[in-house]
Amino acid sequence: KPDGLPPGRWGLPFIGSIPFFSKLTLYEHLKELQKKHGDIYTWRMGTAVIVFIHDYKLTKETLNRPEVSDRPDWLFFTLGDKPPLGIASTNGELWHNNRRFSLRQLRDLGMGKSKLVAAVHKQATILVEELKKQSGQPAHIPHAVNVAVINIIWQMVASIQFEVTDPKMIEFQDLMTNFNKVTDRTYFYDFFPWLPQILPSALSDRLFKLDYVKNLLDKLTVYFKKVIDEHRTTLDKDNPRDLIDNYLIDLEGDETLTMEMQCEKNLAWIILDLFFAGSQTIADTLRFTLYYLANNPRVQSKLHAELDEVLGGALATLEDRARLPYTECVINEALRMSSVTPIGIHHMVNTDIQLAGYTIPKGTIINNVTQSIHNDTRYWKDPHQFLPERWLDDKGCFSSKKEGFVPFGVGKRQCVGEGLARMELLIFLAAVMTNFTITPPPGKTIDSRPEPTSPTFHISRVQDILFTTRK
Ligand code: HEM
Repeated sequence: KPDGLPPGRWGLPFIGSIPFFSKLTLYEHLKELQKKHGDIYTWRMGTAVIVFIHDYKLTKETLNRPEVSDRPDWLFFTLGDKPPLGIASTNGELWHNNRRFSLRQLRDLGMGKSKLVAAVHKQATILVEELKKQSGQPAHIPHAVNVAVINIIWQMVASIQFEVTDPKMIEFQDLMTNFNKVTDRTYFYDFFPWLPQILPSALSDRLFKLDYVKNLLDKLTVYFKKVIDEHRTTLDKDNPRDLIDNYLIDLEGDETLTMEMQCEKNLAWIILDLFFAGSQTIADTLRFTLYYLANNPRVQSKLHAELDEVLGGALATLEDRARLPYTECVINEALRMSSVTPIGIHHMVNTDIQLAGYTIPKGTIINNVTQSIHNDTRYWKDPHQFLPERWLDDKGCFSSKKEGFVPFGVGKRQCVGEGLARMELLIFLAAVMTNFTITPPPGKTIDSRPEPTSPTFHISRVQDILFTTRK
């Protein structure tokens, strides 16, 4: 192990330290390592040298540094497509330009903009109607939740919204779900990049599902290409409708764009990133929130009272936010408790750096352990309790304190969709809770812990829950 690295688990050459037969979850391993080594330590997995950070202040300091803002060239990000395109997997100028473009689109077409608010209202109404169909009967939270959040991205990207039962939506959703199922496999490839070179290719394909991933990626790219082509034929430069129109206009007007930006595939990847990063995250946060509420009738009553008084049965708008402090508290508390990205998203150090008294070499992976920060008793009293009141200040106003709270990350790679996510969470949650009381099915409890099968992304468990229409 290089001398300057923090202490930790190093293991064997090429294999590193992988606890194949351990019963502990990834998080339990990380907590054990924190106990032994403190808030920063090293864990080599395969050939990947990863430095984990548990401390909020150190996370903030680290992720704000430009030398720590790169992504590794991992299959997890690129899905085997070279060169990396889009926002989440690129580095350097291309990342900078794509990120700036998407931030501008989210500002101009996203949060608070009338077309998008209308879309969120429409999807919230459809969601409530779908939930009414299962009112009084224990059932899973319906896939209409995913349709609602996917439709918001479609609206912003291409001015489209699909019906819940539209075969095109079902096909699209299947593609996204299948992707999510195989992404954990990519870690094997990223940790053991030498394995494919020594294994027979048939075995390697089966193990890593490379063909499967490539096939899914091709299907999605073709899907987006069709929508982009349709936009090109109906483009009115003076009246851009959405993100695709704006990109096509930028393409024509700006000769300084890099080669990668000029390629349509880059646009397809930007769209893909927005769907990947901005649909499952919101759908799962909303599911977790409903589970926490089902287990907390006290919180639910307070939420009902506020929504009834302020909205009187209407849909929420962003202007209502200031008058819905308790609803905002519930959302923040759910973001804290669920920590949907429990170890953040991997960063890579792009040059040797000094950090917390250690020398971290170029190529080291950095992960901030969000789940640990969100349960850190230095910042949170009784962190395991769902207590929305902790977000109220002395005057009873909502105060979104930043210390110890990083659901959207911090620094150079901070989530570009926080504003949109918060708007959707507010409107969807208010609409559902205005119309329903939520409880566990009689004699049952709701398990609000994440699925154990997905350690690096918290997914809510599929289980029955009871929605009862409010009078
Ligand atoms: C509850 C919902 C969401 C959560 C918890 C969440 C969380 C995160 C986190 C933790 C990161 C990584 C930060 C880092 O690398 O350090 C991230 C990145 C990102 N998010 Fe979100 N996100 C959410 C919703 C959205 C939405 C709605 C969109 C867009 C429509 C979006 C788009 C992105 C993109 C494009 C990135 C990559 C940024 C980059 O690499 O520069 N996210 N998000």
